[in-house]
Amino acid sequence: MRRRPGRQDHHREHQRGRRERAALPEHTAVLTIDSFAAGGEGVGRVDGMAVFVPRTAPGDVAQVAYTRHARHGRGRVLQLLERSAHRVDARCGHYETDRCGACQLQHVNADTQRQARQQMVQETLRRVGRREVALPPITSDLEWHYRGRLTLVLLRRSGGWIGGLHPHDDARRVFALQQCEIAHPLLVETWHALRAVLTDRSLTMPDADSLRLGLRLDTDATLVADADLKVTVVLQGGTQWPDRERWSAAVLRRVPQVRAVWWEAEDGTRDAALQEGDAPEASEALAFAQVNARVADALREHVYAAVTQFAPQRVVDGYSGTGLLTERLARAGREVIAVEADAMGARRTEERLRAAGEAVAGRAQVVCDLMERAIPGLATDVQAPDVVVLNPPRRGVDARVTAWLEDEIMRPARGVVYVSCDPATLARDLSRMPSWDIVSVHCFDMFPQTAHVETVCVLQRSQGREAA
Ligand SMILES: C[S@@+](CC[C@H](N)C(=O)[O-])C[C@H]1O[C@@H](n2cnc3c(N)ncnc32)[C@H](O)[C@@H]1O
Repeated sequence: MRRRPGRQDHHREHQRGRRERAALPEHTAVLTIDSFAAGGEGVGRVDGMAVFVPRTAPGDVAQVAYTRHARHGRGRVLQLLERSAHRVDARCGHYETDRCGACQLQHVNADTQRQARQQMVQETLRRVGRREVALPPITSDLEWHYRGRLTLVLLRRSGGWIGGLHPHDDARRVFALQQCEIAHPLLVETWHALRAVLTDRSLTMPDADSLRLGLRLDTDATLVADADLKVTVVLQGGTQWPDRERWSAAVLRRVPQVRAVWWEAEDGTRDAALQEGDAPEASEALAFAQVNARVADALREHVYAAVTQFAPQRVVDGYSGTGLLTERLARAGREVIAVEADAMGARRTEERLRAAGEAVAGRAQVVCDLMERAIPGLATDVQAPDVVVLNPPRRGVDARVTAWLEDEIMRPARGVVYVSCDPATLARDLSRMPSWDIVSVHCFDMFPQTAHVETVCVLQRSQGREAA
């Protein structure tokens, strides 16, 4: 039987790619940067070939070392000869000094960043999705300290553990994190306090050389200054951790804002190492949550309005997370099927429906499965959903989901609301949905300082198809 590729395989694959790239000869050229690529790199041209250069901006003139690949080049700045008018000094020391991979656009001003993110969506939809769209202004909020979640890599070293993030150009290296200007300050403060526990040699960690340390604010907290904000710690990795109770007790004792410590072992089992009485339920602490609570509020309003504009009786809420939209639609009298692969998310949805009362719960059904596997139960010859919401992770939706939306059985469906955090997979999925027309596309600035953007694309059944 074939083994499914795991994290280690991806890591090896990545390293092989790096070695191959490292083996390619470097050329030098003076480049004028004229645009941003989808990953946030500046793009210049050598003999017509696009060369992608991280940490540059349109208007920069730079001497660049680059390697040639099949149809493009990859470069690095040797010397900046002329500075783009869009440039600003990066606010975080790690951006320049450690080439931190978490942000890609700190070196350009906020307006340019917002425009760049919008253009990435527009350009990707044109090139990959073959769709022309006009975009209204992006919905924005805080530029800094907006993240309610911070995940660090921990590496075992002879003197203990170091924790931090990867440089953008070296996935093997981790630099020690001192500050993070996009994370909520309480998360960074928590990290500093946790370091003291990590250096305590009397407390052992899970049996792995590398772990992930997730810090997250209470799920539903908004990011207004709030003295009562609490943090949940989620340690991931390893197969055994005999010291977990002692370690967690030390964390709860020494870091007052931490309310719970969870351990997710390599096999996916999740175990409450220790938590205080009022800590969030497992389902709340561990299920998906948007990183930017304030923009997420605006996004949710937009999605709700987009769904209800079709006046649906039946809605499939695909990739439903903890079921916020499902609950709201059921409260408004719609019949909803929520489909969520993660058991914690599905459990949280059921809890919220139960709490909303019998009438609301009676209108909603929760399916804990992959969307692509749940399809046969979502529409029949006599009953199809009026609207389908798709809110998948970065990899987009499985081809079976777009095929289903094209299928005859789904002909009665009037609308699709696709919420995407990756324009490339959104565009690919739209290219597989020729019988759906775009009604609107709206961008939400969920991840300032980065090249990432959240997009809501509303689709209706194509007029041409109706007539056919
Ligand atoms: C971007 S989140 C969206 C969650 C929710 N709709 C929200 O707005 O908060 C994507 C969700 O899809 C779930 N998921 C990932 N792959 C899935 C699949 N193939 N089928 C169903 N759910 C999936 C994840 O567990 C996660 O909760």
